[in-house]
Amino acid sequence: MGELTVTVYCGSLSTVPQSYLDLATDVGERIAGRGWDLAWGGGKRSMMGAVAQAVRDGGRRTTGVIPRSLVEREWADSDADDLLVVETMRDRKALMEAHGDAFLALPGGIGTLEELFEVWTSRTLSMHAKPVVLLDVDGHYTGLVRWLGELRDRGFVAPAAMGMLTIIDDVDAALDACAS
Ligand SMILES: CC(C)=CCNc1ncnc2c1ncn2[C@@H]1O[C@H](COP(=O)(O)O)[C@@H](O)[C@H]1O
Repeated sequence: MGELTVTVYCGSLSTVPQSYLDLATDVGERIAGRGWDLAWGGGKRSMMGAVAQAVRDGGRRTTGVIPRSLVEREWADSDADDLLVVETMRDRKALMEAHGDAFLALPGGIGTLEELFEVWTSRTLSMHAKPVVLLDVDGHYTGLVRWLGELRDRGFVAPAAMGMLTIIDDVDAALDACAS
């Protein structure tokens, strides 16, 4: 397996349970352990900070992309190897997409969902061919995944589109999917 940059989307709020911070650290350690690099939203708070810190502690590179307006609110991570400060949210998403060879969503909230859906829908429209992986631990996404299945059964989501989102509950298997 060669070197990869994984773009990670995950929760940014300080209110998430500790076990999710630990999960983010675990993911970061394993990304670095594979000799891979990280692109992320550039924040130091919560899971976002935890995953980036773990990748750096493992000796690999972190590239953060953050809009100027969120530099304070999300505690822009001055330890990032590259901190790209952009003007708009759309610039942020575009750069996070451009920097990643694969996209991995950990448990998160509405921002995570927004970013996941953008990279997934753009994959279904053949705008890129990179893996899109959802790490669904602890049943975080059970309701969403069930509903998406219903939408597929009712003809609103193409089976092929469902096939372009890899849903996995194990960290190492999720990283394997990022490399495939
Ligand atoms: C104007 C525009 C295109 C908005 C689209 N909306 C978004 N696009 C990209 N990242 C987002 C958006 N909304 C929230 N986020 C980011 O997603 C991250 C995770 O948020 P959350 O904790 O899952 O909640 C946070 O860094 C948050 O700033």
